Amino acid sequence: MSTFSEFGLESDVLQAITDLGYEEPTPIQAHAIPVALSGRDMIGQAQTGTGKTAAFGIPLVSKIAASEDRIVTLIMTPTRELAIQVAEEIEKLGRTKGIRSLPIYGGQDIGRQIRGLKRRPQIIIGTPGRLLDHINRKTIRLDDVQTVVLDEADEMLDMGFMEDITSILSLVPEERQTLLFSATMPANIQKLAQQFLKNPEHISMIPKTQTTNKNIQQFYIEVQERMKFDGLCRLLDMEPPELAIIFGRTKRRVAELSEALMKRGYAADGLHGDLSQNQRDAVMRKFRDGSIDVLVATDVAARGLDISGVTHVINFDLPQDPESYVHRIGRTGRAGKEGTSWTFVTPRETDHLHFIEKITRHRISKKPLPTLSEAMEGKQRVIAERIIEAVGNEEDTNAYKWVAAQLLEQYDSVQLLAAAMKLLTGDKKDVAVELTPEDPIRSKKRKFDGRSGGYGGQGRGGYGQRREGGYGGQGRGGYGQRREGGGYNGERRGNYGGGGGQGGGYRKPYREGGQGRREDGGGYRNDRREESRGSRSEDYVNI
Ligand SMILES: Nc1ncnc2c1ncn2[C@@H]1O[C@H](COP(=O)(O)OP(=O)(O)OP(=O)(O)O)[C@@H](O)[C@H]1O
Ligand SMILES: [Mg+2]
Repeated sequence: MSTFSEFGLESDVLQAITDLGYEEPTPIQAHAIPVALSGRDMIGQAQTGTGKTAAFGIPLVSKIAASEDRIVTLIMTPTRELAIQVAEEIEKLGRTKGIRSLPIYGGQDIGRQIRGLKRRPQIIIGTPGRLLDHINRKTIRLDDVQTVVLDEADEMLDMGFMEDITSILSLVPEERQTLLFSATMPANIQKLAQQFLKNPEHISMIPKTQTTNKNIQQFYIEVQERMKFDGLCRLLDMEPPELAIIFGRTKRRVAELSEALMKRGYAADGLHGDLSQNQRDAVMRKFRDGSIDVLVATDVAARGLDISGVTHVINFDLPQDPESYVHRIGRTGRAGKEGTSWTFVTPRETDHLHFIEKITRHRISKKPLPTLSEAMEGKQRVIAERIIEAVGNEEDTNAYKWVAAQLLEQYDSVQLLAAAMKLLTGDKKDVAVELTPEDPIRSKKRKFDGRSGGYGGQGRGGYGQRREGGYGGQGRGGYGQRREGGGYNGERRGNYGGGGGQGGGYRKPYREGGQGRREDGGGYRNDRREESRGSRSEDYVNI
């Protein structure tokens, strides 16, 4: 499928796609759209930043009649920011056709959402906790829902939403279509799919050789915990990002790190679950409009967020899970653009890094910590570029010329320019900052079982096409289709692979039972189940 018109979409929807600037479908869109239009249940798996949102968004808006005045589609996402973003894309796809959609998420004034519901949206995009609040208040009824989408379902389970999702789905008629999308497919997703999807078509665009997006150059730096902050500043100076997302392990870490970066003169701010929703919205707005260029975040920003211009992702702290690594670095290198990721690894964490490499099937190149002089050169280069750019703008500089001429009569020209550059760099490297050290990630011994689908599986065809009992292992080259079974590991056997049969792969001990909250050293120590019901949200985990 090389054009959107071949899907037989209505002209309104085609117009919306053109307005979005999409010229041709991405591989996951090419394969998922016809299946979703056919009404079948589906698991859609494709690398980060390859257009999964429109892969479900286009069929959703196509299937709804503009005259419909009931909630017929429900999309669930793990975080508020993602609910907002998905709602924006759905709104753009449905606008020309007159489809009404509404985001429903925690932290926003519920009265405002109730007013929004009075406009009778056909599509609701929400986080599970707030959705349940509305259901309990009877401001949302799910009796007429025909299609449910679970975006980043594994993350919702990791955050402890299994019970909420189960309650919500039990209120949706059995006769429905359920679509599940993610870039990674850990074991608990397979379990969830078994429970809630009926005979799903599994469309996987994950190549056998690499689960991370190929547009991302991946590096790591071995660094002592106490050197991380200076290392980070050197990195930002050496290779100034257009926009960068820096991931820290815990809310406290993110708060301290963003504060420290601001003190040192970087245009940074932090995003984590302890901020009010207004603060979170403000930070996201500043990052999207470029008034800050460094976003420091917990894993609350790891999933799904699509911000164009993110050139760098930096893992200030190594993530606990390989999935988290894949999703975090996937905030760059999106929609065909290039990106770079840097990961800091303390000496005691190198085993865990190699584990991540093994699972993601990609070697992460080691680089030395940038030296002070490399950092200085980078900084000077940027300042020089800014000055040269300003030189090109004669009109802007005219007002300064008279003083410049005076100064040049009194001082050496090189000395003058060097002093001006020094001032422009806003160098604050002597400002003291304090960061509480984090414990190293402990590499976990994973348990493996052959039943759960995890990372194992039978995939052979790389990008090729494979159907159960059908074209096994034939496809090579090009983006093909891979269905049924198999996580994203191709034929892995031995250490991490499943011992034959469907699936296999590792199962994380701390996720046993499929609904465990994160509760180990990875910084997810809060016990959200202890908290009162009513305003459940991602705030209950430490992100
Ligand atoms: N057909 C297309 N042509 C060009 N750009 C597209 C197309 N489809 C989607 N995009 C753009 O690609 C970017 C990534 O899309 P999206 O956020 O849906 O990715 P994703 O696969 O859901 O990623 P993640 O796994 O991180 O959630 C967005 O900016 C989107 O506008
Ligand atoms: Mg997505």
